[in-house]
Amino acid sequence: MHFGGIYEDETVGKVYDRRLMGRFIAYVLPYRRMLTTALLLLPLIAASKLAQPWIIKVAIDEHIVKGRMEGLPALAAAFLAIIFAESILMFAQVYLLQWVGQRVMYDIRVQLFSHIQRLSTRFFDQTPVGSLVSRLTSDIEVLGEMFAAGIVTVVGDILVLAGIVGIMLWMNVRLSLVTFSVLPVLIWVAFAFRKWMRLAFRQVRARQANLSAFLAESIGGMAVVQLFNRERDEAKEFRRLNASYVEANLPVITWDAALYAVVESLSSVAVALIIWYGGGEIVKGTLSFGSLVAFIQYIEKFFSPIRDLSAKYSIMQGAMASLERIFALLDNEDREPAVLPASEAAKGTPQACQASPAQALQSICFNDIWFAYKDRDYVLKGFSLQMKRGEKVALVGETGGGKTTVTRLLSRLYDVERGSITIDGTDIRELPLPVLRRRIGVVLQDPYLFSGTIAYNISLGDPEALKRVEQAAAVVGADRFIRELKNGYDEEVRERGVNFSAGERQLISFARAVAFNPEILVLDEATASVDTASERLIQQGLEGLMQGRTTLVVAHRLSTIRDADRIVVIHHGEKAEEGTHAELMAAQGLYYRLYQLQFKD
Ligand SMILES: Nc1ncnc2c1ncn2[C@@H]1O[C@H](COP(=O)(O)OP(=O)(O)OP(=O)(O)O)[C@@H](O)[C@H]1O
Repeated sequence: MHFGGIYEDETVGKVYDRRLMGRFIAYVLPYRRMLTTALLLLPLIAASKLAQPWIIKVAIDEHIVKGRMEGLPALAAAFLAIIFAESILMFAQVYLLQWVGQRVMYDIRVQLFSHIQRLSTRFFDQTPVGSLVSRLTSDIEVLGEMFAAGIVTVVGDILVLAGIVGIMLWMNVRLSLVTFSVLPVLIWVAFAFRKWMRLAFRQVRARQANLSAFLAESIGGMAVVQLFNRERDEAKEFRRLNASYVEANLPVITWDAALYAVVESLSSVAVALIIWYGGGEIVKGTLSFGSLVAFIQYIEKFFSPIRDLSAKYSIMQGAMASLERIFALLDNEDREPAVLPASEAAKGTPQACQASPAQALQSICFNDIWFAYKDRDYVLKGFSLQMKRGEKVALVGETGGGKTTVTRLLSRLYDVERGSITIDGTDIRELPLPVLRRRIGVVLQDPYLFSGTIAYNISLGDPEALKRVEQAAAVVGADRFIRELKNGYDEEVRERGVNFSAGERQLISFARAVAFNPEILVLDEATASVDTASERLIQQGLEGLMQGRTTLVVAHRLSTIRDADRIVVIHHGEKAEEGTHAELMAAQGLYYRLYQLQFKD
């Protein structure tokens, strides 16, 4: 069983949090005119709701009972007109609110996405992608529900409720009090049921999360599942999770159905009370027939917002929890590294390259750098290296030694903890990130391709790079296989480049680096081996790629190592040996042993 059942628990938040709401309102403010218009419609809608039973009362008492037909058609027409006006007003109000809701959701999504783009590599190391995606999708969707479910119109509901209570009391105090005797039961039922439902709903959310996590893993790893004949076990595990999801849903369905039934019966009880007590009042002559009918209609109008109120309560609670999570992400200050003032950057850093200041101005220099991904767990311990312009330096060493880490520090995916890295004498922390990253081209160990065309994947949509696509492909020799494709540079790349071989993906990523024409190249060679024909292609590609550029390469290929001007052996985060292939072989040290073990064919 590959599934551990880890899920994100749904937080049951407060129904109303002033601090969160205050922040949220800032997003609504730009649309205040639309919102105010919608709110201004509320009293009108409430009035038209309240007027309908009243018109019926007048029709019965003043016309039907008295046998006076004149004026009746006018009343009927007024009744129709009010219903028509109510539906138009309702349409306008729902439309306006949803419109505001959609705009607010759009704005928050945009802000959240650009915030996420500025977060540090360290943040992404620690945060599951799935949870970020759900912040941007389902959490924001819940905010939309707040508008759709008419939370804003609670004000309108309260107006209607208060209006009905007022009119009923005014018509007949005693009959009103008898009718309202069901209210405490109704309110208790509505809120108690919602509470039980909410608890049951948490289970549903948790099991749904389990189900999606399992599906994501299982479908993502389908090739492994099929190759190792694990289909039957996977299906069994899926059936188990699926059944437990259904099982969690049952209490929710039960409570929901029960709530509906109980509210319906209570409203019938109220109607029965009106007929029983009101009937007696009519006989005694203290209540008119029309009032009795109006009472029944009012009580029906009274029940529906109360039934909705408890549902709105749950939606508010969900929305508060979502706001909490969205704002927590927006408040995350784990930003990409900032630009430091020159004085600060240089403070206390030993200048390993200062021995030859003239060279420092033409080189990349790692000065005694220390770095840990976590706490004091140092991956690099006092690593120093100087590279001259145009030089090719190969980093070699056993796996996990810290080679990739050196390249990540140079492009500032992470910042050094102690020591410094300078390019042409300037600490890289003094350079704005876009400036630094324009100078450095990076080829990752596992090339990442996006869905889109090959031309897009090489240029990533950059207009300058787009002009150089074909030339770049030719430099690394990718043009040969691209030209053979049916659509050439317009051939579609599917998600993560699944429709290309590992070698082809490598060549596309080489072309991408060339298209951006960087002066410094950082290359993390893929460890995966490819067949001899592809190997030759990649080797030629690499030569084209490195031509005329200062290159730092984490080398896994013998050919790359041999072509390097200098080889640096990293062992346990420190530079163990340095020199040319011949020198290091002659020394018969670490490199010699590595060569015997790894590189010698
Ligand atoms: N994002 C990360 N978070 C935490 N630890 C990491 C992270 N990346 C790498 N490490 C750890 O840092 C150490 C050095 O990793 P690095 O990738 O630099 O090694 P390497 O020499 O490039 O290995 P390889 O040749 O296998 O690519 C390893 O022990 C690894 O577990």
